[in-house]
Amino acid sequence: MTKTKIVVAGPRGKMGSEALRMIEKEERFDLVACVDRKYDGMKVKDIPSLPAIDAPIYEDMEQCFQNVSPDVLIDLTTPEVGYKHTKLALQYNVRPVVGTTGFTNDQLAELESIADEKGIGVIIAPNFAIGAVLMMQFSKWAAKYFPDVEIIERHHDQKLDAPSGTAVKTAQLIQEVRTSKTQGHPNETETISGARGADIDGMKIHSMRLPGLVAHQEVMFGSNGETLTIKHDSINRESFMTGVKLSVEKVQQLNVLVYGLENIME
Ligand SMILES: NC(=O)C1=CN([C@@H]2O[C@H](COP(=O)(O)OP(=O)(O)OC[C@H]3O[C@@H](n4cnc5c(N)ncnc54)[C@H](OP(=O)(O)O)[C@@H]3O)[C@@H](O)[C@H]2O)C=CC1
Ligand SMILES: O=C(O)C1=N[C@H](C(=O)O)C[C@H](O)C1
Repeated sequence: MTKTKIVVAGPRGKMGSEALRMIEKEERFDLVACVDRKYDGMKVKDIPSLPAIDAPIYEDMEQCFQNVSPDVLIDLTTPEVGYKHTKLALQYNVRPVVGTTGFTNDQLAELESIADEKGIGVIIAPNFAIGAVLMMQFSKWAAKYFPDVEIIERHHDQKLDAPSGTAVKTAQLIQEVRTSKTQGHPNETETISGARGADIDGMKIHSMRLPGLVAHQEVMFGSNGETLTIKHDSINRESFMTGVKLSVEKVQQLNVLVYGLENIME
């Protein structure tokens, strides 16, 4: 069996360390190196709390790619770093699977055009949990009938980006079917700035950050005399690993950028 050679960027992170545990268990995957911002030259197994894998750690991604020639990069870092890593991977013909959120629309468009030009697959998935993808799809369906919608996302308090990538993606999917409208009273005012949340095409997004939370989202629709709430909770980070696994497999068959797990789920 030919194993897929994988590099993980962000191995000490909450998601990166979960991805290492997943790769360790998968016979068809091989962790060939990690890219971190410290511990250059050390091995994964030497870092406390990481699995006992013999893969080297690099601080320089180019050096890493030159030495280990991976098939796939899994990036789970920060928005700025993840964007640079994805571009570099494409330059080296390494297929990126990106869970990192917070890329701008311009960055996504640029990555899409590089992927097209090079004919290399990229998967950028704001949420790898199957239930979250279904929650977004059900929300898109509901928005056809209920154009008044508010998105409430709740995350742990170490999260850097707000709103979450999932909330943004949900609003974008809803926008594809919803009749554009401004919600609430036409004369409503905020007596405290931000009270009504962020705005995408008249839809409101509310971001909560609290210790104890993992990743949760409610999409609430309102109409005459009824409301509909579609809700998803990730209660641990293993919930994201089914989607990471699927993406690693599918990205090797793609020659374009795919944004969202729904596009590769059968
Ligand atoms: N798509 C999905 O399903 C999911 C996506 N995410 C996204 O994944 C990303 C990571 O989340 P999470 O694991 O919670 O965050 P963490 O902060 O726990 O992990 C990020 C890791 O990236 C490391 N890092 C920072 N800069 C670099 C660099 N230059 N090179 C290599 N590593 C670097 C950090 O190191 P240090 O600790 O030293 O700062 C840290 O270990 C976020 O964007 C988040 O939104 C999260 C969950 C699910
Ligand atoms: O940072 C997180 O934790 C998560 N980030 C992703 C997002 O921004 O939507 C996915 C999930 O919500 C967890």
